[in-house]
Amino acid sequence: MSRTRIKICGLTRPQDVRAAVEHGADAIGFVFYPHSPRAVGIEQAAELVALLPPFVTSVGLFVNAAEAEVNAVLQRVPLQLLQFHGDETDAQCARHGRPWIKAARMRQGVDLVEFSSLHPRASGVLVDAFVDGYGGGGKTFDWSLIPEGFERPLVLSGGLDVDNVVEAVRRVRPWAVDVSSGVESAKGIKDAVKIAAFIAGVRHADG
Ligand SMILES: O=C(O)c1ccccc1N[C@@H]1O[C@H](COP(=O)(O)O)[C@@H](O)[C@H]1O
Repeated sequence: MSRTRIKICGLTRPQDVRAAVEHGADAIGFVFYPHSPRAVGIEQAAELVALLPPFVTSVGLFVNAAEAEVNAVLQRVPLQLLQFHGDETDAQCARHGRPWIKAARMRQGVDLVEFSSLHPRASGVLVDAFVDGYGGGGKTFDWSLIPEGFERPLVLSGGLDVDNVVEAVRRVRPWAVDVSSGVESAKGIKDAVKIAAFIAGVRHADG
């Protein structure tokens, strides 16, 4: 079994980027959603992405952004992967010429296989809890809503933290996990000790 990839999302400060990289994160997420307390500006994001060494993926998170808005970010910030966390269609996600993952907001009644069929060109499907404000809510959802043997690369998110990530990885066996709130001391402010413990938890679950 391959090791579970780890994305840390919603970074706003250089020291948090350095801590995530040092402790072994595979991907770092930057939020370009103006309503998020973790939102970064274009110049700020460019400076943070410049801190990433090779083989740590820069991810840009968008929620129902206009095409021109995403393109303006991409002109200045070398993002390697896009994360669409709103109600974007497959065609809207595809228009930027970058690989992307598409978030499904999980609650009773959501059929992940059907959702996945609507997003055939996404590199993977991210599952998050349904919350007001689209995401970053620190809320878990019922993992049994994820069908057994789901065939796309699955990114598990939603309320993960050091206390539940071992069980989450063992039960769901996702391709990757994504965390924001669970490794923070305040919204947008990451805690290096929590990042280290979270990553150690994933590695422990990987065995
Ligand atoms: O982080 C945000 O502020 C955010 C805003 C809007 C949409 C998504 C957002 N973050 C993503 O939400 C999930 C779950 O985060 P959490 O760990 O429960 O806080 C995760 O994929 C973040 O990338």
